[in-house]
Amino acid sequence: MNRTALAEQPVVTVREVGMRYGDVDALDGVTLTLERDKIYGLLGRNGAGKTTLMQTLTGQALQTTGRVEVFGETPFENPRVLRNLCFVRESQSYPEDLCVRHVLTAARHLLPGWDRDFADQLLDDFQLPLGRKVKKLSRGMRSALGVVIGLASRAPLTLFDEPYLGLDAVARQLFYDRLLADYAEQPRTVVLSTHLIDEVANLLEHVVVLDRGRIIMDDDADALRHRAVVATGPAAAVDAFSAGATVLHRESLGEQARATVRRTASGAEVARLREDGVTLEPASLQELVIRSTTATKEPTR
Ligand SMILES: Nc1ncnc2c1ncn2[C@@H]1O[C@H](COP(=O)(O)OP(=O)(O)OP(=O)(O)O)[C@@H](O)[C@H]1O
Repeated sequence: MNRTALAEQPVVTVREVGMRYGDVDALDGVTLTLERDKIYGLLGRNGAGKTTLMQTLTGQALQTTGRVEVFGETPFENPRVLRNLCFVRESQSYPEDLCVRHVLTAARHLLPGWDRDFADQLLDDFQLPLGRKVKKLSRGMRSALGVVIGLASRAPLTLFDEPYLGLDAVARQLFYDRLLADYAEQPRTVVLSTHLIDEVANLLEHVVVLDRGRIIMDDDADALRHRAVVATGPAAAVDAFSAGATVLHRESLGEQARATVRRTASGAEVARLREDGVTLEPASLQELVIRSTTATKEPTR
């Protein structure tokens, strides 16, 4: 295959992947493609299968059924694939007796795309003490170390599994800002798994939502921004607007109702609804994801 054809290949191809732990289907028939140079959001409730999916992509677990290809090859025990990806996890454990400087030196040797200047700048941004041992770092500092490694790796496939949980709001914003600025200059494929959907919504180009091991959403973020509306007003008018459409959520207080509905409205319809006292606003990504994953039965496992 020539270089151009290779560049057009998806970075990740997942076909009918299942992962069974005992009687739990952590992944169930997952089929997914991740393209080159895009920022993906991998979203879903606790236990939905996000970490398991990322483990299969990064060779940390071998799926029970189906096929996973990363850069056109199976990632499991495959150094050619593994050296081109960086997986940063919240529960990441670095050797406790190493200091930050040594962890970064190890990362530099393992990751061929490592950018030393960028790493130095990030260390400064996150105020990480180079000489401090990992065991003496605060929770937030450990998170920051993971974030620095993930960003400075410049790996063609970089996955962040909630590594910023320990970061305060200011540091998280710093992470988002640095990621976006660096991505603009050095595009790569980034997967962000997070429950802080509102915070990352503007960063994401594509959204994948898992629910009990299955993909229930796999769409461009722009398309999702127009997928559903929240209608608020007199219950009868809200229900008339919702009739025939999928209602993801409805709540009422006396005569008033608020419904998240999977439909759009024309300008004329919006004006007519307004006369009836109904206001429409686009459903946020967070609202859409929450309502879509709770519209079905509560998980039992
Ligand atoms: N090693 C394991 N052994 C047994 N069950 C597991 C194992 N790893 C994951 N599971 C189960 O698989 C399901 C998916 O877990 P996973 O960690 O992938 O979810 P998640 O979406 O990352 O959740 P969270 O948002 O809480 O981190 C859960 O029911 C979990 O208990």
